[in-house]
Amino acid sequence: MIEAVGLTKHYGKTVAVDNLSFTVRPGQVTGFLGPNGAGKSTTMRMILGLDNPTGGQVLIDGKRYRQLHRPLRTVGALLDAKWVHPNRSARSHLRWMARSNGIADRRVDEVLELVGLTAVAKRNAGGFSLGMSQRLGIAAALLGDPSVLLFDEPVNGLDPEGILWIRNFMHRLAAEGRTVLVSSHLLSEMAQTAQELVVIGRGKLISQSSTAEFIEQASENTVRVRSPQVDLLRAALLGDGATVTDDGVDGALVVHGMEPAAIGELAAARGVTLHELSPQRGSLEEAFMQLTKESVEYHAHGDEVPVQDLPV
Ligand SMILES: Nc1ncnc2c1ncn2[C@@H]1O[C@H](COP(=O)(O)OP(=O)(O)OP(=O)(O)O)[C@@H](O)[C@H]1O
Repeated sequence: MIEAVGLTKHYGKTVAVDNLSFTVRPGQVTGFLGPNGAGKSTTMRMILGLDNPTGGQVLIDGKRYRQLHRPLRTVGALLDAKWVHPNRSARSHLRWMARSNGIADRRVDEVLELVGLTAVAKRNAGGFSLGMSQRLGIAAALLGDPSVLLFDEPVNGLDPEGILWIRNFMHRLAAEGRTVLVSSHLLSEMAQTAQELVVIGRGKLISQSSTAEFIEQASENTVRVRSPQVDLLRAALLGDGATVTDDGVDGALVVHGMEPAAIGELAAARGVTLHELSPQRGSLEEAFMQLTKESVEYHAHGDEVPVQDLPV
């Protein structure tokens, strides 16, 4: 379990993390979601004791990282997969890590097997593909068989097969009862990976909820309707209190604030023919844009981050 309470980090005048409180529970994958520059990496570094908070604290199983007796046995992390000695083999890289942490060599072979790198264990890690480097980084994180795992943007740059492998592996780690926190700015990816979401923008907590709740609360469900008597239909909908906008594609209307059944009944009562009546379920992308709007607007006007760098 990870508990952040009032966690704050200033770099000079930059407030990277701002009074952030959240809880990451065992047994499920928790996504740590936010636009670029939202403060995800800074938060992860503070969880791991690599950066000192300006205020507040973050505890792992009730203790600060530095109070942990054998940190690698409690928490494992993948921050930067390319952090290996290029001329070391995968096995010797892991043995070096294991030995400096009082972990037996036999565990190295176990973790290589777990991540599917046994066949290439003797090859130089410097020549590994990104996908293989990520697996090696995960093997290193698992060396101490920790109950808490942190992954910072683990699927960045991976091909679909690599993404699927990481996603399934995370589910497996969570199913074993571990606490798994994975950061991403990829919303669609998190929708498929995480059961719980901690969403941040500008270093502040925007929401913590289940992924399903997040989508439900944040995105507005609308209904797309097409009719050969579009003006009649529009007038009827407006008269009944709905908000109506034009889809702009094929003369369809987008109706906000009215259920599909009510629209169908209203159309029937007014003798309006419908050619389409389709509910539009909000996507995670929309939900995310909706909830991080404030931080996106800030960046757009404040010129801190070019708009094209923001997630779409
Ligand atoms: N060492 C540092 N010195 C100064 N500013 C920093 C430092 N590290 C991070 N920042 C700033 O803190 C803010 C949060 O950065 P952070 O890297 O934590 O965000 P992030 O959500 O991980 O973004 P990304 O997905 O782009 O990595 C940014 O404005 C960043 O420029």
